[in-house]
Amino acid sequence: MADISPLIAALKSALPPQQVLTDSDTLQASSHDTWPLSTKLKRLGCHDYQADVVVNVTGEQQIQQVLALATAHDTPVTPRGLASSVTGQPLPTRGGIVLDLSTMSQQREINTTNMTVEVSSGYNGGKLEDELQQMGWTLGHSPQSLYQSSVGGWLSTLATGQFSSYYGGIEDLITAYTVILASGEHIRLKASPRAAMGPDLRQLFIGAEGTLGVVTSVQLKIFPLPQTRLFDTLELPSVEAGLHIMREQAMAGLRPFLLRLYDAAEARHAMQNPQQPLPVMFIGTQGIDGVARAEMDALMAIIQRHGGRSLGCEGVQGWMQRRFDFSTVEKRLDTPGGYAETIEVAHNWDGIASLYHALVDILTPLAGEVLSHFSHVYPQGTSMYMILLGQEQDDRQAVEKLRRIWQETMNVCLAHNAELSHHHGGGLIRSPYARQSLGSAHLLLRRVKQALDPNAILNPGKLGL
Ligand SMILES: Cc1cc2nc3c(=O)[nH]c(=O)nc-3n(C[C@H](O)[C@H](O)[C@H](O)COP(=O)(O)OP(=O)(O)OC[C@H]3O[C@@H](n4cnc5c(N)ncnc54)[C@H](O)[C@@H]3O)c2cc1C
Repeated sequence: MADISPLIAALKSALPPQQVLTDSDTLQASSHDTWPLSTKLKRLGCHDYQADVVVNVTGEQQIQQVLALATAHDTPVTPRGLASSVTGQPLPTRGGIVLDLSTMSQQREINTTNMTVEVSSGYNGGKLEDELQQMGWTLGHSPQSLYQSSVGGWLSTLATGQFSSYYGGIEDLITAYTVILASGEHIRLKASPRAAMGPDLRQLFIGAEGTLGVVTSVQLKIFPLPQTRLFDTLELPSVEAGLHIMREQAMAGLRPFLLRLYDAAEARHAMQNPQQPLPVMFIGTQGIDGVARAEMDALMAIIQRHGGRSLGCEGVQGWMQRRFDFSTVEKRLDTPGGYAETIEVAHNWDGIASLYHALVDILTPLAGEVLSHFSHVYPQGTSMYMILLGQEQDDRQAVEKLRRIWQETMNVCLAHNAELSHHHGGGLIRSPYARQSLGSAHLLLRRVKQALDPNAILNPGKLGL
């Protein structure tokens, strides 16, 4: 890459110099997110994708200034929220500028009549949810990383939350947002409450991983806190029985806010009971008291038809308390030679059971433990989330094992015509598979990229771009 110092000098004269960081700790940190493989590489002292400069921006005008300078100096810009990505999405593959959006000034505007809240994109999701709950409202969006991810990150990664069967994914929850293009142009996308003027352009940047523009503010739906929540924990004869239950409750038009099916291996963790012999399902219904009760009764009838047996509320309520906890993975990654990975995919009802068995078969020789759950349900199918835990002799071997796990998983999904990602996105690890995954639609993505970012400065090396 060309000499970066003129760009850094230009950035320092355009912005307060303390917002333009080039110290080695900051640059090394920019080479990592929360991707387990990247965490292992950090332990090995490998910081392969370092920025040349990290810029902490506070507002839209500064973002426009940075983009103008980056274009003039033909330098990549990688937007970064709170770096909770678990696939390497915010890593600057070609160096250049990392645009840190977590330093954006924290604007918040609530409209309880229209039931929306608008915040700056760097707003911490957990902080926002806590503030709303104090006022009797909720976002309904509750990813496991709620307290470590930003609203702009949610939009940019097509995130989804633990209660998606009731509220939907982030694509269902965004009503409007503002984005700045590589050219510096300022665009507002909205539909209030719905609009039919041309294609739904709001979808364009949702899941774009910062490759098409920089999101500066997001308007989200808000919901009154539910009057009643009911829970139960069920033991099931098999994973297949659980999948039938998930499909049949969707067919019946039920909307439990919680529906999580664990295979027996993960049920032992979810129940904190090493002796748990069979798969387990956590269920929850909510809303006006009578509706929540009626839905629970209807759901239980389906479950009983498939041989489900209630274990009481303790299991699911324990999970509700621990649902943001990531320590099993973190501890394993922090052990020399230890490795852990989380991989989420999706498939239709007619393919999900065989995908599950194929993945467990191929991954079992590669990890000490292969844990699986199904936790986002749709009328046409479900997500499948695997947690792999293992131990090698040293971190270098652990990195090799993690690469192998990814490769095998993606190949099995391709062979089964499954979706390669359900919500963690492409990032660095899935970028090589983006063309196969999107098929002919990848051409459309390339055309859009060419139109919106003709110099290809935004987050290069992601989504196969
Ligand atoms: C413990 C744990 C649990 C998780 N659980 C879930 C879960 O339940 N559901 C889920 O969906 N995900 C989950 N994730 C993944 C991650 O939290 C989400 O992808 C989240 O949306 C990322 O937000 P972030 O602010 O950390 O973004 P970052 O990781 O900083 O960035 C992610 C991508 O978005 C781009 N980006 C970020 N902000 C902007 C912006 N303002 N404009 C343009 N591009 C931007 C970046 O360039 C990058 O490509 C989990 C992660 C962890 C570590």
